[in-house]
Amino acid sequence: MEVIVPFSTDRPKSRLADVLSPDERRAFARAMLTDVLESIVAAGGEPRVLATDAVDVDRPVTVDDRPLTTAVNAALDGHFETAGAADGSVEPVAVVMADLALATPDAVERLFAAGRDADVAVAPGRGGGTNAFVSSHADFRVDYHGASYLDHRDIAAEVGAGFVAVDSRRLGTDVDESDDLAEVLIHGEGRAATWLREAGFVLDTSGGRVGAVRE
Ligand SMILES: Nc1nc2c(ncn2[C@@H]2O[C@H](COP(=O)(O)OP(=O)(O)OP(=O)(O)O)[C@@H](O)[C@H]2O)c(=O)[nH]1
Ligand SMILES: C[C@H](OP(=O)(O)O)C(=O)O
Repeated sequence: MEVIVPFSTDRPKSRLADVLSPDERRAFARAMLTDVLESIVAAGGEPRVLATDAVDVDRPVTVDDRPLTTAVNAALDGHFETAGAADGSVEPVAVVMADLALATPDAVERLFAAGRDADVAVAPGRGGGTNAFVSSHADFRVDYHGASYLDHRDIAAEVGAGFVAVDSRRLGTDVDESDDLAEVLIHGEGRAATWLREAGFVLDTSGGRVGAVRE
């Protein structure tokens, strides 16, 4: 399955500015991207990075500096122009965000499997975002930001696409804010978790909710 992985190269992870410098945010975002690409490949997907600028990865990259929604919809246009098979079936396509540091091959496989059962299968993020989806409906397009999970459910209904939510803690955890770093330290199995530890982050269990602090 083709899997589009949007990646912002210019000012990634600005909401982590309170704990990471710009260079560190770039390095951490890159580590998460590598983890996500590896999980997709291990799950049998064929990832293609959709980046705002050139990025050095060993997978195909499309550079599109337009806003996220515009760039992803252009990629969906391109996919569905060529996705039809002779028997009338349509090849599905997935979009998986590059900041899903807890993604594992199993979690991505479950997303792919849900996409075989419904026209559109969405893994929501906490707070109502859209962390990953699979679509085999040629008319489904995205509208990111805000509670985009709800918007995407409505868009699927408008175009007559069957919809299913994918209930996944691993795909539901996008790393946006400093509190999210604790999740990576606890559950992360890849480069992003290693990067955080090497940068001096440890769990902070002194308060009410476990957090991440830099030693
Ligand atoms: N191609 C592309 N990817 C984007 C763009 N903005 C964000 N992304 C990617 O989309 C995913 C979700 O991004 P967000 O968490 O909304 O934004 P972010 O830039 O990573 O972080 P913030 O600056 O803190 O909002 C991540 O994989 C980003 O790298 C964009 O304009 N174009
Ligand atoms: C891309 C966007 O991410 P968020 O801004 O919620 O992190 C969304 O999921 O709609």
